[in-house]
Amino acid sequence: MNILNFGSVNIDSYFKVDHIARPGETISSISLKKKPGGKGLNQSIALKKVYDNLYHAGLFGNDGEFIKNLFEENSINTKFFRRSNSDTGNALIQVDKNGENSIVLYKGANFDIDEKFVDEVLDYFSKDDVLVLQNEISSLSYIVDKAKEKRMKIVLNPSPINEVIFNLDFSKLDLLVLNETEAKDISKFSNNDEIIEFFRRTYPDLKVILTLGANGSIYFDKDELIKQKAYIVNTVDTTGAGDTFMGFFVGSYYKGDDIKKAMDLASIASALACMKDGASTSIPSIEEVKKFRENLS
Ligand SMILES: Nc1ncnc2c1ncn2[C@@H]1O[C@H](COP(=O)(O)OP(=O)(O)OP(=O)(O)O)[C@@H](O)[C@H]1O
Repeated sequence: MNILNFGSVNIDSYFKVDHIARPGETISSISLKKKPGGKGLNQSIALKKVYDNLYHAGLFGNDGEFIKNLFEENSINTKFFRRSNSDTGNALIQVDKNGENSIVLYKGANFDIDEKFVDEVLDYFSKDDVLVLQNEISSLSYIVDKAKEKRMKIVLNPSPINEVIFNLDFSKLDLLVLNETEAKDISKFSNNDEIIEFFRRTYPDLKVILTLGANGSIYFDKDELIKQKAYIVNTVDTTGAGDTFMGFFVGSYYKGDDIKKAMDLASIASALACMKDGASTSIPSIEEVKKFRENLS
């Protein structure tokens, strides 16, 4: 069985500044760090820590060759990771001395994904392969429809929330992984019990994971409800916690681990990701996760 992550990649440029530039103002940056990013990329890096047969499909531009190299260094299959004519998706991030940030996002090559490319990619995969998606690429609903026709299992992290998500048919999904804000936006309820009730009533065949930051996470479907605590650690930067959780849970669950084990693994991995700066660079190895677990018992 293969996992295909059809997702975004970005070049994240972090400008460390005294204060965030005001309209008309030119300021100097204290430092500049360029890091590979994008939810698609982060989740592929996390997935690969637990699942072997992983393909990342998507598009990058002339400036993104190093991202392809990163996937290859991580033994992620890049058969469907191609160069397009646009620049790679870019995020220009100013971080001030208080840790506040402001971000300008250029979607770039992530939004060159068209139906022809989707057809070519999905033709390669078959029934029972797992498709992982976030909402940072074009043609999302076409991908969902086509994958469902092929009877692939579809997992969605509906981030960021926008009209594409509101118009998507969730009954075509096998698993939805979302945070509290996303769950509130989709269900229009603010209380977790009402949110759970909403999903159970509206999509009876859907499995859902609701992540609650430092309050842990909840798995539910129409019959079952499992609560998972978050592991308390010295938090440095929570960026990428959600992507790490998603990658570890999905990899572990579709490999055959039971839901409790997959949630525990994902919870440890995402806690460890909070202990380091950055997103893709803070994702722990499976050995680090196992060592943390052993030290608990
Ligand atoms: N401060 C924390 N300490 C320990 N674990 C955490 C912390 N924050 C998040 N986690 C773990 O990561 C999981 C996902 O976090 P969260 O619900 O904040 O997702 P998110 O909003 O998608 O994250 P992100 O910050 O990456 O956007 C949580 O369910 C929890 O297991």
